[in-house]
Amino acid sequence: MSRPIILSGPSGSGKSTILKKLLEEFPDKFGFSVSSTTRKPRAGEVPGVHYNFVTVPEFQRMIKDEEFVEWAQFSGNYYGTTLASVKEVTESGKTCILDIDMQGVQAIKKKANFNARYLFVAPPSIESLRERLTGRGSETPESLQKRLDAATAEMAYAESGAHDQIIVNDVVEDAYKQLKAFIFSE
Ligand SMILES: Nc1ncnc2c1ncn2[C@@H]1O[C@H](COP(=O)(O)OP(=O)(O)OP(=O)(O)O)[C@@H](O)[C@H]1O
Repeated sequence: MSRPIILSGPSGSGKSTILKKLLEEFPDKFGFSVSSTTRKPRAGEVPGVHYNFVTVPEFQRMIKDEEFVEWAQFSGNYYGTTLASVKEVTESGKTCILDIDMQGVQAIKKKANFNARYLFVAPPSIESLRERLTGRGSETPESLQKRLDAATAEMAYAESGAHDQIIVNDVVEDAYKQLKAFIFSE
């Protein structure tokens, strides 16, 4: 079984954008671990594809029953990865890719038996991150500021050397090439 790949990086750094390209180019090789969340679906998001959308009581029950590899609270919502969602991908013979935030990375690193590879996607700058998040049209002024504050902490964590590789997503095609180089280097 190939090692799961943990993709992290500030919200808006472009993780979904490059991951989408990878899954489109290699649909048989990689699978996305579908996260569970209590946040409301955004327009166009499909339950079970982009996220498993669950209620707060249901999420809390799953925590209690130890169904999560990692979970975190962010911007007032719960986000988590179930062991079942990782197993579903690996048992189908694919390399599992997880898209999780800093708290999730830190939680998974504490699990001795979860042998993963860590990749961080950084924006060229906090200013460009602000522009992308604004351009995506998904944020209120408050949630934008929360995400930018979280981004600063995530960048500092990445600079401490917590990941196997950092990709700066300036030009998407270049970032995607770097992603492939990392992923196929093993
Ligand atoms: N290299 C790039 N240059 C310009 N815009 C980009 C680039 N990469 C991504 N974007 C745009 O930036 C926005 C944020 O990207 P995306 O949604 O992929 O981020 P994310 O890291 O997956 O965020 P989240 O963690 O919130 O899901 C999107 O509107 C996307 O089209």
